[in-house]
Amino acid sequence: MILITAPPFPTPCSHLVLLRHLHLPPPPPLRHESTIHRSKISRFRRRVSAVSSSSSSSLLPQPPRPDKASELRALWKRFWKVAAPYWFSEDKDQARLRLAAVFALTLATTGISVGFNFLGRDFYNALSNKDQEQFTKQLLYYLCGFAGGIPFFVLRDYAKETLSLRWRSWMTKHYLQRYLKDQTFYKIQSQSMIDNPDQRIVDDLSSFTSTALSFSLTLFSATIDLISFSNILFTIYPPLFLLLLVYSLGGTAISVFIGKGLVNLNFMQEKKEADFRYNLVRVRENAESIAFYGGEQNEMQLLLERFRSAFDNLTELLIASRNLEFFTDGYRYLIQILPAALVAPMFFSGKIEFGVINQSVSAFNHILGDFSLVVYQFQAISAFSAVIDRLGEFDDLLDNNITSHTMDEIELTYQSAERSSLPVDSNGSSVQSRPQNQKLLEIEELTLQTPTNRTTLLHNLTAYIYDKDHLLIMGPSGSGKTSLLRAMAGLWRSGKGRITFYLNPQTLENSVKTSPGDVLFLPQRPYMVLGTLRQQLLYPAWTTTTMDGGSERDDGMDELKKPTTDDLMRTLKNVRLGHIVDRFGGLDSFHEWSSVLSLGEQQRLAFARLLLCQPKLALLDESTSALDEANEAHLYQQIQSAGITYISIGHRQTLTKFHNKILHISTADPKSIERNWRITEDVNAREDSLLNQ
Ligand SMILES: Nc1ncnc2c1ncn2[C@@H]1O[C@H](COP(=O)(O)OP(=O)(O)OP(=O)(O)O)[C@@H](O)[C@H]1O
Repeated sequence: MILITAPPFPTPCSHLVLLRHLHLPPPPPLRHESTIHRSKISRFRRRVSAVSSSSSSSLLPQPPRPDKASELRALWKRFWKVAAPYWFSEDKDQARLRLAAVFALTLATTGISVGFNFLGRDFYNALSNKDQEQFTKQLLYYLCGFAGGIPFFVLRDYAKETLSLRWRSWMTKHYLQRYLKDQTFYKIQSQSMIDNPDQRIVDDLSSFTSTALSFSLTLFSATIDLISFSNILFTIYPPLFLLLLVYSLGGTAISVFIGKGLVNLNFMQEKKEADFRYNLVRVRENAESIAFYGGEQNEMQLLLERFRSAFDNLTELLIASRNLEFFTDGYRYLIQILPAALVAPMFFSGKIEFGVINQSVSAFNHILGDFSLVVYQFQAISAFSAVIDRLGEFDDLLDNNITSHTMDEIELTYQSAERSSLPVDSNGSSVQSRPQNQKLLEIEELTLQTPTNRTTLLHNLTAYIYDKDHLLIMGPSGSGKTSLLRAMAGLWRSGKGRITFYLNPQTLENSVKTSPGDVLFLPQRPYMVLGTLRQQLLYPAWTTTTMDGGSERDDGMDELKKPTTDDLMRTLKNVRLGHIVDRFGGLDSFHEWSSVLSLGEQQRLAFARLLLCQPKLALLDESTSALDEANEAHLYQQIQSAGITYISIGHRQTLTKFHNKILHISTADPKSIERNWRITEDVNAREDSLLNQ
């Protein structure tokens, strides 16, 4: 006679379903899941305490340390804040329907498990009674049960995974939209507000959606399971049920106690591995500079240092996990023999049949698994709470429209061009009214400071830019020229004063600050997107086809006619880059453009973007610094004849001939509140008149 009891060690995943339906004592529920996700999930194991330690460098004010209950309440609130929006979004009907289907399938699978529990009892009864006819019948029932039942398990998992994917995809878009809105990505990065936002969007979101669904289902099925099997076990032998209750409550308390250190270790692991990966990405991005410097040894040192730090933490983590597993494995297997031992006397005295022993073992293990969720899932639960914290923190940041937390702020406004008063006096030096020209930009009493340490760079600047006013900003390195452009772009707000752009009314209607059609900034370092040559040229004004067939812009640029291939070719020729089309295999060829084009070529490409966008106002930050004078002159002539008004930053004297105003900035004296700037007007007219004398 064979009595099948619990396997002494965890059963391989592929057999789990079968074992569970065979009413054999299963290995702990979701054990396979925690094993599979362990490496993945362990990267996310952090908790509030760890978050507060990591965000100590953050500029956000730190709240007082909460007690355990309020910590749990805060965690629940964060979970709800992160999880809820999807279920009330435009996809809510599909989402809820699919969720209901997943729960229904889960219910069905629990029902099937209970059915197998009874089938098992009759099967072993027939075996012990040597009743061949009954045995054959039960065997047949079993086979039919498998054939009918297993699809429910497979479909439940499939439905759960697809729902999780759908949820993740919605959340990814939701987070990306807010991350890229209002230069939030820049503020997060430049003010070191939180660590690794990219990882939160990729890994934490994925983990959140799949774990949230898994946990809800686990809780749901554990509750149903508990109700179904408690009844069975209680009917067989009530003391067994009570013993089980005491055992599992004690086990939960002990595992929480042993495992508490794991949470912080997991949190740090995630951070250290992200730092290591980030360092590797930097090596890839700066490959040429590192190779020129011959900095391999240095890089190797830095990389190994970061890896060692992750390695050391992982070693501690493994030790802590090992200690917890000593307990959880012991907890899991110590009790396996108990139900059979307690029920067997009733069998010997003939009170119960042989199949009932097996049934009690099965019911016992089901209930043990349900009551021991915290013990079995301790690592995953702590990981999940860390994911909730990380996403909650990120979500709050994205919702709260990040500011620099200062009382003083530069006021940046966008007004309709129709409302710009025409002749306005004075820019701090002599100014002439230009009733014939449209005002594009107004800077009034601007005092500009650096965001972190609030060093004043500019005192009290007032200037007006009209259509066809070309302003050159000059000054020593570090005096604040680029910072002035940052303030105009809204990237820096520390200081006081006002900056007003007068835009196309259409842009304002579309409630975006500036669109490339109005104002285009060319940064100091040319930026090449990952894509084809065509995509480089169309950036940032137009999107070319994306994976879902293209996306719509909300800044009115779709209304602007998208350049044709001929337009692109002509523009490339205008910036003297016509030859690169053939050299790199056409407009639709894909290359690492920042590596294959020289810096000067990249700057010319940036001018090509400018010519295609035709903004009213262009802000050029040393945009021709890598070009020879002939090419520089050519590019300025091109944008001048395209009717673009521009503000440039530059050091070269040769630039003055393309501008009619110069703003000279000198390095600010921290002890003085005197102006550290002056504007010279009509420089070329004056030079011409000097030449003519
Ligand atoms: N994120 C930042 N936080 C604090 N200070 C900053 C930050 N970025 C730049 N600075 C400081 O602000 C000052 C002005 O920098 P900015 O880039 O405007 O100089 P610049 O005049 O354009 O110089 P260059 O001609 O060398 O490009 C510098 O002293 C710089 O160190």
